Amino acid sequence: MRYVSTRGGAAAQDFTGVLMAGLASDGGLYLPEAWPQLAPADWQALAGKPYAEAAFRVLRPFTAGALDDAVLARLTAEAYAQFDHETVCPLVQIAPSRWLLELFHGPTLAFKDVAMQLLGRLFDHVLTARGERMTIVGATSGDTGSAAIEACRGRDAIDIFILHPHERTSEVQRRQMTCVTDDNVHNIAVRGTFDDCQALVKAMFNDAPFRERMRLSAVNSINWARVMAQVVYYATAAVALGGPARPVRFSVPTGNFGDVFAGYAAARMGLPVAGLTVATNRNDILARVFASGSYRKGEVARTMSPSMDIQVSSNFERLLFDACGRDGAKVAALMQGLDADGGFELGGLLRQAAPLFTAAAVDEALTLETIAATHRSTGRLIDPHTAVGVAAAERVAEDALPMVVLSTAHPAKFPDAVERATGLRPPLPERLSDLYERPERYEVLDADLAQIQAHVAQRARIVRE
Ligand SMILES: Cc1ncc(COP(=O)(O)O)c(C=O)c1O
Ligand SMILES: N[C@@H](CCOP(=O)(O)O)C(=O)O
Repeated sequence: MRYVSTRGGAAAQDFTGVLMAGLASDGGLYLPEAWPQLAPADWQALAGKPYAEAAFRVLRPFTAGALDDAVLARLTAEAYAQFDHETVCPLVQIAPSRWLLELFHGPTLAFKDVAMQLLGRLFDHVLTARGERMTIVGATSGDTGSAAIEACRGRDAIDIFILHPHERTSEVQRRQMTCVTDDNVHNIAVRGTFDDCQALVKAMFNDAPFRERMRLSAVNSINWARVMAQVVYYATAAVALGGPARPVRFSVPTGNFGDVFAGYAAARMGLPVAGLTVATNRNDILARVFASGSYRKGEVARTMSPSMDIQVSSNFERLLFDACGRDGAKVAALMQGLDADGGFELGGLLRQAAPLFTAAAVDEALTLETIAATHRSTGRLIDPHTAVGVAAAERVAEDALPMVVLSTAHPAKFPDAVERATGLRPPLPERLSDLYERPERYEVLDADLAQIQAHVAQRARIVRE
């Protein structure tokens, strides 16, 4: 399997090259040169298999030629042994044709663990084989950071620097990052938004000498390996609900467009996906582009689903690449328009090229009402991101096909919002029950590239050796 950049200006790479590079050297994102195909019998064969084995079967085409099958099988088995639920990503029915796909049974209680537990092991495998070290820089609106830190903490070959927007995450999210005091973990609270953090990370990658000197790699969904690992649970959910014979719809709480793009990838691989609903909070740039064809960034608004307080969605570029007939020059021009003019116009392109998608934006009042209504009808507490997915599913439901809402975080990560909606405060699992007492360690810095690069360079072991 070879991978190409969405901007057409970087050399094609195999899986290991893409894993270690993160972002392509032309600023683009990597995608498979052609979507691998699984036949109906291959999807069917996932039925009843342990999650790790399903992961091995779905991911194998993506790592072909770069990673031995035995290695992939070992790493998936190790990664998915870290989850609290025996099926890893269980489905829970909440209404006649509605399910929640619970993705929060990993170490840090959000869907990011599903990919990150594998990613950490993939990094470690490659670095050990090569006898190398690397420096990870990542941006988080709250969940990627803790999942990445958990996957990389204590690993001798990795230093990890995570940028989060100062005072814009929940306290649980912040503490899950800042209470990790391993020497190789560095938390930076940036005075700015998640978009500022993500722009700083991309700028560090686009500074070729710095990237080279620090041997940078990425844990955000700009790294293809993240998105790839998220394809698996679309497949296990669809098969559990009668796929491939019966198509399934998905509603996906969306910020950086990585999770919903994984659903698109599953569909491109032949999984019968009847529809993908892009569910956003008030930061509705994606809902607007699907409705009007206009992709234009605005101010990032604070919401009670802070992990989706994002205006510039990295992975939308991957969809654009397919929608533009894989014309990298066209994508590069559009992305230049985003930098220079704050947006671009697509007209009817998405409706024609990506008919699988629908989109809905959900405001704060409806988010609260959905948490409360779900609790009344099912007795379950859901987190505000999941609530956005449930509310969007209600809005776009068109038929009696199964609709699966991706439940992306544990309610205890956002206790204030859940308590406001239901009067109940969800407790953290036992292993995190002393989180509020643990000491924190982080630096607060301005959203200034030079300052942040200097900070990274002073602390990364790679430059000190
Ligand atoms: C809890 C939660 N839900 C949903 C999302 C949105 O996922 P994506 O950025 O892949 O669209 C995120 C982070 O982005 C998240 O942390
Ligand atoms: N919501 C994310 C934002 C970063 O997204 P990623 O999927 O690109 O890592 C977070 O929680 O940090």
